[in-house]
Amino acid sequence: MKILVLNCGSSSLKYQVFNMDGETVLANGKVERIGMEDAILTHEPTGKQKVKKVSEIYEHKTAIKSVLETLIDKSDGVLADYSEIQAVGHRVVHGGESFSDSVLITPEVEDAIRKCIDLAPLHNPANLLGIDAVKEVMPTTPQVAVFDTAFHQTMDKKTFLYPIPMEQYKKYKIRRYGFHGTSHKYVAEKALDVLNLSANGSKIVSCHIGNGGSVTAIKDGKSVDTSMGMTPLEGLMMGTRSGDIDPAAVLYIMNKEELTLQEINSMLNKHSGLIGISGISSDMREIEDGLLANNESATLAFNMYEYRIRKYIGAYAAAMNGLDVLIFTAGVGENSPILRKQICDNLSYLGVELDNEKNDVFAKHDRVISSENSRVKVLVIPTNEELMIARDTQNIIGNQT
Ligand SMILES: Nc1ncnc2c1ncn2[C@@H]1O[C@H](COP(=O)(O)OP(=O)(O)O)[C@@H](O)[C@H]1O
Ligand SMILES: CC(=O)OP(=O)(O)O
Ligand SMILES: [Mg+2]
Repeated sequence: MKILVLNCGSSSLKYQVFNMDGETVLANGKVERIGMEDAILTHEPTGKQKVKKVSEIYEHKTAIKSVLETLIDKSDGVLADYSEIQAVGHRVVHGGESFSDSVLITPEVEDAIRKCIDLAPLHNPANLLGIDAVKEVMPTTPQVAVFDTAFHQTMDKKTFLYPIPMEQYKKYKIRRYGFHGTSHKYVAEKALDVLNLSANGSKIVSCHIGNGGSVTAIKDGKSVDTSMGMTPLEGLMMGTRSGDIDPAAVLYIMNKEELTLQEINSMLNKHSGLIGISGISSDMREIEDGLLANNESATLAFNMYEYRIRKYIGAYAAAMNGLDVLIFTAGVGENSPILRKQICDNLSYLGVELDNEKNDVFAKHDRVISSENSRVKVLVIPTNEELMIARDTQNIIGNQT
């Protein structure tokens, strides 16, 4: 069975075509820096030359269209035509309380995803565009939604409720949901595998640090707390998102600047975080260039970003009364030795000790980067949300037929 997986992140579109007989990858690729004038499409057909195209891609719709065209391209494509694809799996970021598991996409499911747009304004619209674009070119191919929120359904009530009047939860399901669940689950399972540990009794903190970022506490293989909340805005400072902020500051700014709901939402989701503080970029690569050149605002942005990740790791060691394994993943987590070093060097009290040589290696495979003596094992695990989505898609389609 051939499955296409589309993973729309806030600044990127990632895709993979799998042959599920043996879980081999026929092609994988990504469009990065969506919304900027030099978006990059990288397409890697297995066994053929890697292709890189730079063009203006301001929104996800254009990105999805160029990916679908590339897949059937005469020279770079991996499909004779779309009929070879038997199912399409989508990452869907917010499922609200309607979905705690992956589902076959029906018009009702699409409506439910649409209802969650307010809760994930940078993501759910892109996920729906992906579903629509596929419908246009493969109208009869079944599609499956795999939710970022699902893995965090194991959080208990004391963790997922906000300390506000209970009616708000009862009336509107105002609660913490958590995101990047597919990734946190994948890297935690991989790390246990690499270390040859069983999930039972393990205390893991995984740091998914991409354009959006979240930290999760995973005890006995289950998510017990995570830094994102009702929406992907809570928690860490991110590329363009503020993360944690006193709600009174939000009210104050709205009042002083006479901002509408849409304007304040846009400020916190799109103009804050790294770009808001540095004024330079939301892309960590450019922030690091600034840091190395002693640029003051880039250095401040980097230090705030790092500090907020470190605070969550400490909090989650407290939440689990211990820490055995610390994982870094996603665009920044996998590729920024300088950030990992600053975090780990300041966690020595927890028993974290980095092997600096191992930390400096750039590689695309799972690896331990802590020293022999480190009590806490530190790993870099490249995430593979697409493989998890393909497996769920195969299961659901398999159960239908
Ligand atoms: N070599 C690198 N060094 C530092 N940061 C990097 C590097 N490569 C990619 N990144 C960061 O990864 C981010 C994208 O992460 P990713 O997980 O793909 O994001 P998302 O899925 O949220 O769109 C980019 O914004 C960039 O800051
Ligand atoms: C939920 C979320 O923030 O996703 P991403 O990091 O892919 O933008
Ligand atoms: Mg992502």
